[in-house]
Amino acid sequence: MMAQYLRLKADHPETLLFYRMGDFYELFYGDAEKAARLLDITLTTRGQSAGSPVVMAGVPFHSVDTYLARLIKLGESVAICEQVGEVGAAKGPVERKVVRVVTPGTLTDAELLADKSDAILMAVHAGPRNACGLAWLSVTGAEVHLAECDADALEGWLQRVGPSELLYSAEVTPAFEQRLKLQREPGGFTLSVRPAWQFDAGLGERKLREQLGAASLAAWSAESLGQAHAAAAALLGYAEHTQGRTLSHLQRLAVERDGELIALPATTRRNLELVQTLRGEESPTLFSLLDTCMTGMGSRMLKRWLLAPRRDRAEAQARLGAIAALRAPAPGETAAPWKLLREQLKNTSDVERISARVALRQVRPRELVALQLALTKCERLGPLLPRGSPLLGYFAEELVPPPGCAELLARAIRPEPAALIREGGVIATGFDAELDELRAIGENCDGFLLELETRERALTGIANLRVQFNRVHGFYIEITQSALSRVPEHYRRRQTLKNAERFITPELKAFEDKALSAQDRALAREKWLYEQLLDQLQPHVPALTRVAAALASLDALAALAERAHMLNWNAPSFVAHPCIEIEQGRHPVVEARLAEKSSGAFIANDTRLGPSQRMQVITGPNMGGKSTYMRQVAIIVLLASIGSCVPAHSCRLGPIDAIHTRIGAADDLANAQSTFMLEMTEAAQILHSATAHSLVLMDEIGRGTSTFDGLALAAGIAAHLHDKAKSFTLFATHYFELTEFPATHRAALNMHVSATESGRDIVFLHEMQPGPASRSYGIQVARLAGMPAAVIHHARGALEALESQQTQAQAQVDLFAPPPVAQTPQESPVESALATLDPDAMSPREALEALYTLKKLHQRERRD
Ligand SMILES: Nc1ncnc2c1ncn2[C@@H]1O[C@H](COP(=O)(O)OP(=O)(O)OP(=O)(O)O)[C@@H](O)[C@H]1O
Repeated sequence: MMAQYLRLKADHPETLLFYRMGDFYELFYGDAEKAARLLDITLTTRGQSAGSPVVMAGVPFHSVDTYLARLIKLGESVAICEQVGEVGAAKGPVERKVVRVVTPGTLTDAELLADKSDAILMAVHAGPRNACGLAWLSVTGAEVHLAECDADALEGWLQRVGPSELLYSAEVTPAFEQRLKLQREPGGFTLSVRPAWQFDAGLGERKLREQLGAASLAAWSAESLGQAHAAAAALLGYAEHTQGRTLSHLQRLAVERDGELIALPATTRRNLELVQTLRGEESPTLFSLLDTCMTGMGSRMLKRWLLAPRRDRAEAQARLGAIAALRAPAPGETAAPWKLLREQLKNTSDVERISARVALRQVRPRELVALQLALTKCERLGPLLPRGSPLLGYFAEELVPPPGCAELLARAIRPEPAALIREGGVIATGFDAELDELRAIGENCDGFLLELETRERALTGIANLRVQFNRVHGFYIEITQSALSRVPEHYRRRQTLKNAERFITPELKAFEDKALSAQDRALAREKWLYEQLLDQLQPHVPALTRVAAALASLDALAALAERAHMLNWNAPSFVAHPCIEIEQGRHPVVEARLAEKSSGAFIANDTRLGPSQRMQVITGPNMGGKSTYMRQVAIIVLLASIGSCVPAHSCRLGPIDAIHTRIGAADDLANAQSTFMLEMTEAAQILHSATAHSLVLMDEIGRGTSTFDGLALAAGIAAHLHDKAKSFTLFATHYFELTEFPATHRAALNMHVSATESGRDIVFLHEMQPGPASRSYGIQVARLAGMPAAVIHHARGALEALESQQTQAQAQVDLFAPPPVAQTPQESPVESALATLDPDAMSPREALEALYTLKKLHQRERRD
């Protein structure tokens, strides 16, 4: 047996091997030690192999999911090895096989997957000349995604896609591997190294064509994406390796190109609290507010929309059209279509994941019942969809379930089947005559036993004689001590109890053999029928995945319609010229929180940004509402861009290519960056990428260093955004000096959040008003926060002193004057020579020669 184990283990050296032995999965040697440590299970030894004891640890098979979930969370992968042969069928150990490998990026079990998020498996290929190929998928989804990018943009892509597991070649450079490792923040993705030959562009292109059943990838304009093909080869190969079969349900391809999506860098997703709060919780976030979907697949679809807004407005416009149609009641109806639709979608199963599990032959009986119910519902959904929206029309066509599929399921599976096929009790009566017959033998048991009991009682005259059955001892006749003398000759003793004896007769034995074998045969027949059923379902998988996508999208659209209705949101409009015009905008999450706590109404504010007013310099007291205002603008822009209604009276939006945010900062201890360093890194990234179509939020930039440094940097950054990037910018600051900025910068204007004093206290009005704030109220806010009176008193005195000192000493510095022109240093001969080199195109010998030439040039330069 150990020889068999070692053979299987050799194929999965990096993976924990769960080796099935009866009712346990056992782990051996190093795997056992690791599992004992990670799962806190007992380590034992068993016999000897090659002269030393075999270290082992095991988990019961019925609770394997719990252990798998814990290991996957820790980033481990597990190969599940089952007994596939008949026990005792051949000499030696029963035949075993690794049936699937469970890894963080290839989860399929309902128990291991989060309902509302996808587990993404991604592969990256580092190609020549700084080009990277990317391919990713969700094993329970239906789509393969491809992209190519510059190595510099890789981090951005990884952050956006957010894989659970990333595959890369064993032959990438150490520097590249290091970059991937740096990206893997704690709790982020698992890195899995794959052999270099698996990243083969030709193989990838062929696999993709096979997967899509297409002669070429031209229809997706994906035929020349060689780097992405290489990544896809490794991706599909690994997905198949883990599932033990091809993924026939992956039948769609999406090619994502730089520049098609509105950039939402990781900082933006974090600062706007899109799917996670700043503390890492799931609520309250924009997504938790939006997501009233009725199904897990709807929630996942909505999350995908939220994190991937497109620059092109066609998709958003189509969704807005659908939402408008869903909000308008049909003539003669009082309820809006979204309401009726959601009532039907309630309790609909996760058709997307079930379809994938059908394709992977991992589907459980109860999931098939749920699938059948969902398919039957589809017929009722179509007529509920209002006309007039092309998108809804498209989904209505997609909603048609594969013909005969629901009927087949209804005929084949019992309405309340056992949880697992191995227990039997799954296939419906009437589906298979042979199974019915075998079952009948078992079911007639009771009648036969009763009849036998009556007969034997009459024959023996023992009134309390009982004929019974238990799993361990089979059938028996039980006779109490007092009646033992009357037991007939042909009774043979089976078991002795304290007060009774159990017997068997030849007749009962013959019946037992028949009944037990019928049970075994019925179970085997059921398993076979289930496999047949899975075969019959395979051709339906493509149609099922289309139905799933339509159901998920309708659920997401109905949720957006419901939110718009319940939260009083309005449809935005899109225009071709650059602008962000919002009337009476609100921050939806802050507004909801205020409503929850009944702590007053949210104060709506207008925003007007266009070519001649691109920047707002926002001042005002702490707690005044600056951050809330800035975030609300970004959230409204994002919501509009995904095709949702927005929390505003009206919103007119021009083209947008990115939403950048630099807001507050917590020390990034994990990456050993100081608050200030992080602030500057983020600001630098924004300045490098922001364009005239970007929305930029800058909240209190420069506060992480000394006042002068901070002020000078803030002024420089504001000038760059205004003069060079020309982005739409909301610039909140505590530096009053910056309120001078608009005087010299045409497209900037001062705004402030209003507050008034009431006695010694401050009252926040949260209204955005033109002009700079008159003062900062820091001490009043500190008083509100419960600062001891003595400290407040001290601070007031110190403030007065500082203010009078500053007025006397204020030098007339023009913060915004352009800096003196720095002399551009001339390129040295070494630098010129370096610039002409193309390392990718050089042989090792040429590289060495080039190195000698550079060295010579350098020596000459030093001499001169
Ligand atoms: N428009 C508004 N209507 C009602 N309440 C608001 C509004 N804006 C903000 N608030 C309330 O004020 C609180 C503080 O707002 P916010 O954090 O935006 O202030 P801030 O000016 O950015 O403060 P700081 O400068 O200290 O960061 C919010 O948590 C919210 O409860």
